[in-house]
Formats: sequence, structure tokens, C-alpha cells
Amino acid sequence: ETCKSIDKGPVIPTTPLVIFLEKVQEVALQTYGHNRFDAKLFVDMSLRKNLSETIEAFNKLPRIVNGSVSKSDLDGFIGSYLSSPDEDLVYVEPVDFVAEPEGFLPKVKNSEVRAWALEVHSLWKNLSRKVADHVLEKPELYTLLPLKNPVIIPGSRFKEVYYWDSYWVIRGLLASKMYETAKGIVTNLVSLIDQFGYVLNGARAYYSNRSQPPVLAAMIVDIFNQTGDLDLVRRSLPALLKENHFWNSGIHKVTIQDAQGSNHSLSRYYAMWNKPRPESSTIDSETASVLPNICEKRELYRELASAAESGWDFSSRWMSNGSDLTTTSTTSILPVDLNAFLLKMELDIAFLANLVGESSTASHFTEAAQNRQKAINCIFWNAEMGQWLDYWLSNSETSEVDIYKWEDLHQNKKSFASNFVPLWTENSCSDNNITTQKVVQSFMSSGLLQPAGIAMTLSNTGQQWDFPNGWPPLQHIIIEGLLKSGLEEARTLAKDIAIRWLRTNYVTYKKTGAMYEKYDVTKCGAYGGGGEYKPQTGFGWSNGVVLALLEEFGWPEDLKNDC
Ligand SMILES: OC[C@H]1O[C@H](O[C@H]2O[C@H](CO)[C@@H](O)[C@H](O)[C@H]2O)[C@H](O)[C@@H](O)[C@@H]1O
Repeated sequence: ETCKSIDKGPVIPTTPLVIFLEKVQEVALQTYGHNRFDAKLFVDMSLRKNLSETIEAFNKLPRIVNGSVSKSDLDGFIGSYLSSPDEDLVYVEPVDFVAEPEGFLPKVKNSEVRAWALEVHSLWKNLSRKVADHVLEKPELYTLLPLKNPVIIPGSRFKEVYYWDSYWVIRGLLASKMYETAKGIVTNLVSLIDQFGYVLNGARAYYSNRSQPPVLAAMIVDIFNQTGDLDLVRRSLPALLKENHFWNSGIHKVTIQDAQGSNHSLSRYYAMWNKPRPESSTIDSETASVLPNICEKRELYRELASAAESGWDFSSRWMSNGSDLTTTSTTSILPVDLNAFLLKMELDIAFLANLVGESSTASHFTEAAQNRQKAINCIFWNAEMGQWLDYWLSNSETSEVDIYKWEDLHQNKKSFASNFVPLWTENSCSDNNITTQKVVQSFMSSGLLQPAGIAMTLSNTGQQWDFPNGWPPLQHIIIEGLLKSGLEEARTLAKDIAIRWLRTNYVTYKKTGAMYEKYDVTKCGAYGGGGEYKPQTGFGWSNGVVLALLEEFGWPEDLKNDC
């Protein structure tokens, strides 16, 4: 085997338990087959006995063809040695839930929409969980991480708390006046930074090799603005500084020289992992099976895990050939949205530091934000298109000192919903040449706005972060970004998108009785599909976005609520 290049990035080792459960996943696929198989289920199981005893029993199972085990033997092993995923996180009644909180969504006047909003609000009860006592007593038997406070989970197969989902969960909890639950979630995420140095993708041992879009500071600012809780700010600030360092150092940090010769520091997604994602181990191995050698496989595994770090797993946005997942190249892309999130993080840290009298931290982060603002405008902004564009890093540009040289042809001219995320960061449009009006026009003609909301991309690849899917966080970011601009035209557009999105959520709920993690935005009343697992319901961030939008825009008595 000859390798063109060798994967050099860092790797955070996983636990022996995760490695063992991946083996169970592999054998289970051979034994049960692809039909209705969900790989994640197996790494979410826990042990009834200690690991070495369990491994011994597993190794003794009689093997038939290709290392598989008979269905009855495997069923028997799982029944005796493993516990189902539902036993580690148990239901808990949220302390601050009331059926109809005082001052709940005052602008929602339509009785049908109000009744639905109350049902969505009541879903917090279904999604509320706490770590079971036996996990705290024997954490080595579980892949679940022992967090102290209750959490709100996304739902269905996603039985643990997720990082960026939590921002929109919290926006919904604030509309539901559930301040204690919101603060508890933040405290949990802060504890992950204390332990790992960053917020994990989700609270499982197998997610420890990557983070997710960094929105913790935004959660704290929004909670503070509603509760005035300075203690939470004081307790969280050191963790936010640590998190900021994580994203601005090591492999996440990229230096790039603009056309005028000035250097800028920006960030990229980069997982600390070069093996199959344990929760999708069998799937990633199959994807990589067409590659000629282990070096290329390792590189692909890192790119797939890095796409998961971006939250957009998977999407043509990260691929050089949208119809071939093996061309995923996440680490070679400087992403607009990550840098917009980091700009917001820096502004938010400055704001929070000022609140608690830490003025030198505040001025340091104000300056960091100004620098990132400049970098965003120089590297990503494309005046002709009126959008901020992802930038593809190319190896040939790397000089000896690892400084990339900017070239306009490396901006990705395809329209992605992420190209509009900088709207969300208040002062992104402060530059004279960058007018919100231009961005609004560009958005309107981009093709992304569809009858039931905003599509993530224009390519229909079958991946879940591609056309025709629309995801809740991007709807909310763009809607809020448009509102923040203060422009009348932008406000009208924001409201129009909100109505489309709320309608499709409402109608789908009426048809199916459930809230979905994503929707098909080409038609009102349809949920999304594609990707590596079946459509999931619950659903944390969808509920959060609905409640936050209803809080902002309300719903008048006479506004049509069906499609
Ligand atoms: O199991 C496959 C992948 O699932 C997650 O990704 C999707 O769900 C998350 C929870 O709602 C969401 O945050 C993410 O944006 C979705 O694409 C998980 O985050 C991935 O790491 C995982 O590989």
C-alpha cells in the first residue's frame, strides 16, 4: 500500500467500552441485517456486568459465516449482558414547568395556534431527563456522561443532550419561562468545558473527539437578558475563555493572507479523530471501503467526523463532488458560519465580562471581535454576489510558515444557508460596502427560499443537510439576522419566512402528531428525510424555534394557519 499523504492531526483516544460496543454494532449488523438497523443504538447500550466479563462472554459466542452470530445467540447475549439505552437517562419532571405560564406568548391570538403552542410547550416534559443514579455510581459501565443537572434531549434516537441544539432548546425554554431548566443545561455544558476544554458534540463518551457550533456564550447572554442572573455569568466566564482558546488554537486555527498582504486568523472545523464515528461505525467503514488504503480511509474518517463537528452532517457543502461522500473535505474549508459564531462569541464574552467588571477581558475580546470582523469581510465577503462565501484552502497555497494566500477563485460561489449567518452577528453589516439591502436581495434571488422555509443548499444529494431539507437553527438565525438589521424590507422578509416555517410545522404536527427534526421546505406540511437515519421526532430545537418565533411575531386571529 502506498499513501499519498499521511493523516497528521491529533486523536483523542476513546474508551475501551466504546471500542467494545462498536464491535457489538458490527456483529449486530452482520446478524440482523440492514433492515431497520440503527448503528447508534448499540453504542448507547450499557453493561450489566463488568467489561472484561462481558467481552469474554461475547468472544465465546459461536461464530457462523463472516464472523456473524446466530440471531438467538446475539439476542441472548444482549439480553443478559447489556441494558437498553433508555435506562441511563431517566425521566424527570422539570421543576419550573407549568401548563400555561403567566405571560406565555402574548401575541398569539389565534385559538388553534395557541392550543398548538401549548402542546409544543408541554413537550418539554416528554424531553426532560436526568442521569440515573446508577450511572453516577458506576460511570465505567455507561457511554453516557454523568451530568449533574436535568437536560432537554432532542428526542427519539438522540437520547442525550447536544451542544448546538441546546441553544434553540433554551430559546424555547425562555419563551416557556423555564429559566431554571435553561440554567441547568448551561451549567452542564460549562462542566464539560471544565473536564474536556470544550463542549462536546453531545454528552456521550464517543463524542469526546469533537465539538459542535460554538453557541454557549449566546445561551448565557440570552438567559442573562431575561433573568439578570449575574452569578451564572460569573461562574461561566472562565469556561467561555477556555472554549474561545480551543477554537482559536491548534488545528482549528488558520492564518490567511488577504489580497493586500495583511494576515488574518480564522477558524475551521477539525475533529480530533481519524477512525469511523463510533455511533455510525459500520456506516463510515462501508463509505470508506471504496478507498484504496488505510491512509486515505483515515483522512476520510477525520473529514466525516469534522463534518459532524460542523453540525451539517452531511452536506454537499463539504464535498468537492456533491454526489460522492468520500470527497468530503471539511478541514480544507474555512466556514462562514463557524467564524460568524465565533465573532458572536467574542462580542458576547466582551459583554458578559463588562457585566462582572472584568474590563481588561472585555477590551481584549472587543479587539478580538474587531479583528474577526475584518477577517470575515476580507476573506468571505463577495460584493458581487452580496453573500459571505466559504473559502476552500488549497495545499498548493501553503507557504513554509503555514500561511494560506487568499485567491478569489477559492471562494465557493454556491448558495448555502450558512452564507447568510453573518447577518445574525449584529455588526457584520457595519462596513460601508456591505449593505443589508444587498444581502436581502441576494437571499431573495438565491433559490434558497422555498414555499415552506429556507433550504440548506440547492443540491439534492440525498444527504440530510442538502436540498430539499430545511433545519430549524438556520431558519431562526436568518430570521433573527434579518430582524437585527432594522431594515423594513428585511423585517417583512423575516416575518414572511417565519410564517412559512410555522405553518409547515403546524400542519405536519396536525397530520402526524409530532414535531420533526427537519422539514422538506419545498412543500408545506412535509417533514425531511435523507441521510443515514430515519426522520426523528421530538424534537428539541424544532420546538424551541417554534416557540421563539411565536414569541417574536405572534399569530393574529385571522391569519390562515393551514397550507
Ligand atoms: O448519528 C449521526 C449523527 O447524528 C447527530 O447529528 C444530527 O443530530 C444532531 C442532534 O439533533 C444535530 O446536532 C446535528 O446537527 C444533526 O446533523 C450528531 O450530532 C452527529 O455527531 C452524529 O454523527
